[in-house]
Amino acid sequence: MAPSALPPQDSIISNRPKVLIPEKVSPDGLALLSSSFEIHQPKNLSAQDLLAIIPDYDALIIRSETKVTVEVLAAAKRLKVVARAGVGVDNINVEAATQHGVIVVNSPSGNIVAAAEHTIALLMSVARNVPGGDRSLRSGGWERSKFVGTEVGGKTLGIIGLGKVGLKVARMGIGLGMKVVALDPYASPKIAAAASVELVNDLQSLLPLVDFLTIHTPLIASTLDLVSGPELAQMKKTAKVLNVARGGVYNEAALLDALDAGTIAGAGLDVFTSEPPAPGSTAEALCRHPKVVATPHLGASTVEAQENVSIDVCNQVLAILSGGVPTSAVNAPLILPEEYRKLQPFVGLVEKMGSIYTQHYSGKSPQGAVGGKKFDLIYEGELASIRNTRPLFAALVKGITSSISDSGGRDVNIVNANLIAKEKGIVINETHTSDSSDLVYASLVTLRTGSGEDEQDEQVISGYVSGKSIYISKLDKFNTSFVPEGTLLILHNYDEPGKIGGVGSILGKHGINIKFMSVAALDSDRRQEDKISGIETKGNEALMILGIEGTVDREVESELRREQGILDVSIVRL
Ligand SMILES: NC(=O)C1=CN([C@@H]2O[C@H](COP(=O)(O)OP(=O)(O)OC[C@H]3O[C@@H](n4cnc5c(N)ncnc54)[C@H](O)[C@@H]3O)[C@@H](O)[C@H]2O)C=CC1
Ligand SMILES: O=C(O)C(=O)COP(=O)(O)O
Repeated sequence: MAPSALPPQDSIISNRPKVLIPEKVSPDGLALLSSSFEIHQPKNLSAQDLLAIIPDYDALIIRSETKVTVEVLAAAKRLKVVARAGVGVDNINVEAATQHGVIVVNSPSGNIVAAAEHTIALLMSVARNVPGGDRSLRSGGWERSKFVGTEVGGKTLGIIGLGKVGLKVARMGIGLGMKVVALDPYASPKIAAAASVELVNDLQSLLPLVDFLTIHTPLIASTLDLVSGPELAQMKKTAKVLNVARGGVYNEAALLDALDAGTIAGAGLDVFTSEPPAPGSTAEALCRHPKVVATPHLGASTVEAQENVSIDVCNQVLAILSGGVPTSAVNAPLILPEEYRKLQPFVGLVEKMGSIYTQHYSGKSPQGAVGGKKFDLIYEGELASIRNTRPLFAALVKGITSSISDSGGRDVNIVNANLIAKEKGIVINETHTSDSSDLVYASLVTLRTGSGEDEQDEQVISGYVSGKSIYISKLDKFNTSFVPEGTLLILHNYDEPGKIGGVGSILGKHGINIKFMSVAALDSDRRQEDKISGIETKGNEALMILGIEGTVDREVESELRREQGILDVSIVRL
């Protein structure tokens, strides 16, 4: 391993999560990470070096040069996120990442203006021979007739892939006075029409029309060699092609042949099948071809784009390593920003509910055991209208497992939550209840376990969000309202005089400070039902929930249990 690729020695002793950044990423985003995490930016990291050091890292931030292979992902021991500071994720084995529970995020929009502008730069360069003229002049020439170009105004620009970059290129093309025709089976005809773009249905309808052709699809199995020999043969001899997408969407060998044979007039290429082009490769021959203007994958290389993508992905790395939800996960269902804003406070609530569940009920077997348990997670009110509640599902798995796993639940994320739940035999059934007629809160979340037939077996925790705070509104059969944070002492007792004083003096004796206290009464429906079914309640039961500072050890706990009228004691650390 080259000495420059070694991580700093101090990293071996530090416990802060580690972020590996083997490529050049703008410092704007990195500033967001440096206070909480250890950042290593080795230069010239080879594939071997990466394999050797990846087990040490929690996050990997890359651009297009680093290949995140099956082997890299298998070697990673604590990796939670691979962040692509850009759009294309074709250098990441996303499927393997999902299997290992690693979130892949990207920056879907941070560099699209840069990529579109670079496409136009190549368009004008190939149309007006700018690079050739410049080279000739530098070597003493003044060859005006050799570099006569063509105008783009009035010409037809063909676009394959009318996504974010493609649409920007289309608008710029229209601005240059071009007619724009596009092929994209998934594009919105309305958006295309609004941008004055004519949509066609197949390559045969597109290729013979165009004077310039540009591709803006991702590189996936169906777009590899999308334009090869037979397709190039359908184009005008005077046509020129552009590629700011990925090497491989045009078949390089077919393109080289067409340029040599004069059946295609020129090409503007930013991307290649091997980068940098391997010596003796077709990619290298294309770069050196007199009819080609080539740039070394500069599409996203602007100051602005690099700032954007860096801030975008570093924010997501920060969120993931802090147990939050990313905004652009590639291997997780898309969460719309509007939905994300609505869900965010509930993520914290549901996680706390899961954690309370495990700590409050554990030990009260068989109901308390977590493994093999079936949970109902019920969303009522406004929350019920959000269909994609996967972050809440993940938050529950995380909360339930946080107090019973080495990792404290930090390894649970929206990508692997399902897998972890399955491993632990936890079944979570999410229900969206539209009937919210008797709801006092805008949204209510309820976690319920138990048979449903025998209410004595049932365990219920409900919560809601008000402003920026989260509250638990029901615990078991008791109505309450407390903020779930810090250390909570939960006492189940008979609601008799003197209980609070007795508990207070035990805690005081052991130097335990009470920060807040909430008394939860038996919910009135339940009291009525108990009466009807003749359940002996020996007077009213209640829950005392105390927010405390100090350590409740076994001695304090058993003293509390011995206190008259105390039925149960649990300590919940949140
Ligand atoms: N050279 C560079 O530095 C940069 C390159 N890129 C490349 O550009 C690509 C496109 O980026 P965006 O526009 O942001 O992605 P996007 O996902 O917004 O758009 C891709 C479009 O391609 C369409 N498409 C997929 N398969 C197709 C097919 N077989 N035929 C026709 N259309 C098809 C999709 O429907 C979609 O509209 C990226 O995947 C990346 O590889 C992006 C940024 C910078
Ligand atoms: O965002 C993309 O897809 C790009 O191709 C940009 O690549 P880069 O980050 O400049 O290596």
